[in-house]
Amino acid sequence: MNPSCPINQTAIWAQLHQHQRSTRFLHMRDLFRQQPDRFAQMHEQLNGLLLDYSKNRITEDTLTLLIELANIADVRGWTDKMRRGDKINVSENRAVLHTALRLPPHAVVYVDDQNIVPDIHHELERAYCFAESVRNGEYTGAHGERITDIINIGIGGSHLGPEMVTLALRPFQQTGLNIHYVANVDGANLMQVLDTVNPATTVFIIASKSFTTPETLLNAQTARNWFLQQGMCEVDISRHFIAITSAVTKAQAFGIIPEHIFTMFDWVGGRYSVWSTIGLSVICAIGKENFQNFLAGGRAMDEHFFHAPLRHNIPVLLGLIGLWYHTFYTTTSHAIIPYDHGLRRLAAHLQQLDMESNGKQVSRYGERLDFDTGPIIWGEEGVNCQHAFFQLLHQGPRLISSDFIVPINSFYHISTQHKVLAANAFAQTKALMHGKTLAEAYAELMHLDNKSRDIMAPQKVFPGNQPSNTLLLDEINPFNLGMLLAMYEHKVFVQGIIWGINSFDQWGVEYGKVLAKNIEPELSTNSPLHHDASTNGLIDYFRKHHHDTNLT
Ligand SMILES: O=P(O)(O)OC[C@H]1O[C@](O)(CO)[C@@H](O)[C@@H]1O
Repeated sequence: MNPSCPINQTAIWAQLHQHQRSTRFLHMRDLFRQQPDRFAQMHEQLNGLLLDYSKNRITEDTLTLLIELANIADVRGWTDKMRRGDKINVSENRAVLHTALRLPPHAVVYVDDQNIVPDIHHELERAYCFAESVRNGEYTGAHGERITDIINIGIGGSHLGPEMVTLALRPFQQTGLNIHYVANVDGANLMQVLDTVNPATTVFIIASKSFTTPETLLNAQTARNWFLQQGMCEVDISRHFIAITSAVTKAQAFGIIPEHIFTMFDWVGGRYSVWSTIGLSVICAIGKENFQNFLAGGRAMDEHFFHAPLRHNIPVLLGLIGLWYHTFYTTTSHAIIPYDHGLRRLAAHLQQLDMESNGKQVSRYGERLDFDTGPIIWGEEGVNCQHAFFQLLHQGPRLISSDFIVPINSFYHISTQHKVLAANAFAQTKALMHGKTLAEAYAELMHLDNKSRDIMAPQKVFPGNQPSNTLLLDEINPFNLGMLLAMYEHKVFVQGIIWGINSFDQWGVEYGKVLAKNIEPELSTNSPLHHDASTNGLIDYFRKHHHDTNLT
């Protein structure tokens, strides 16, 4: 698309609106009845991953129109631009090359006339060496003791991806090495972790691409002070503090020695950075070979995304089906429901990935978008969430789409429990799709008198027609997790391209940071306040009721 022809002024856009109006009363129950091979027609498989997208309010015509939309928006062309290193993050004049992080060493990608692949592998090898020496006990603390704890201090992309992957791959984690994550500037987060560790056997990883994020720097400084208060010396800091950043001089100014600074690159966005040295805490947890399998899984999904026809392309299908609801049905949210305890932070990671990328209403050309874009991403692990918010999915008034993620096998050999878990996932998607009609509800209440049935039956009706995708994974292992995460990255990319958004900047977050920086000194003074009445009132109340206490 060029700026003179926004996507919502194309003929295909109007056709999709028309199609939505003419199909919106179709019930999936009937679609399945009319099309017995619907699952066969509407699922895709890649290595150990299966996507069933048949439980959606779509027909083959819907898919044809959506794929035409993807072609008109030039999803293929933009994908090529991304992977070859064009500066598609226009507002920051940056290339977007998380896919390069997953390339083999002999690959070639140029940014500003320089092949970046050797640098990627150089830094990864440094990270592997460091992690290996911690894991095998060669790298000790300043007093010669084996490292038992790694504390990753970082926020946003420097936290969510690594934490989620570490939790998901817990069965692959080295025993005796505990990995902790501290993100919040709420001191409780750091102090509760520090309470559990011994400074002489702890390594702090300060993970910050910019090395300017106040929350991270403040936590790092507090950790440093605590470290010294515990009887460790200034000279010990070099052994216990590591940095991952693209601002090397800032990390050095903090006191981190060059050998302990791992570089990350300007062309990787925070929310796409778990594949880079930002994943150092993950590498420490699961080791080089497993991390390489994770990268290989991401790479396998990249290859599929780059080459599979759009009609059979998993991230493209997910992107288009999501867009069908968010833009043409104007739904506002999408739930992520992994039936896997290890994936309990997946929704949080995808929240940042999706909402920081596509939570925008202005196009990459600066035009106000006249249609609904990025959804609210939320979710919780199954089956716990069945006992929390599923009531609203089943009988609430809103159309809410969701992704169910179900591993076929558990690392833990308790098949009986795993079958209960899987049965719940399949039952929920069936119930959400099929629902229960008034006639079915009446039939179930034959034991009641007529008056009671009239009261009860409507309450037992499930409208159904609630869409879901189901993703089955053979098991949650590094390779499959890599595929899953890369799949979501490309899904978000496809949607952003069609909506005409720059998915790679985050000016909204930057604005909040600036305001916080201005307000923070006002909390410690009695200077006159010049905000709105509410903000003034809140600051004033805080000033009067806050007790100033600091670690000495
Ligand atoms: O790694 P940094 O530079 O500390 O940034 C942390 C996070 O802050 C953001 O800029 C905004 O939340 C994210 O995109 C980023 O992942």
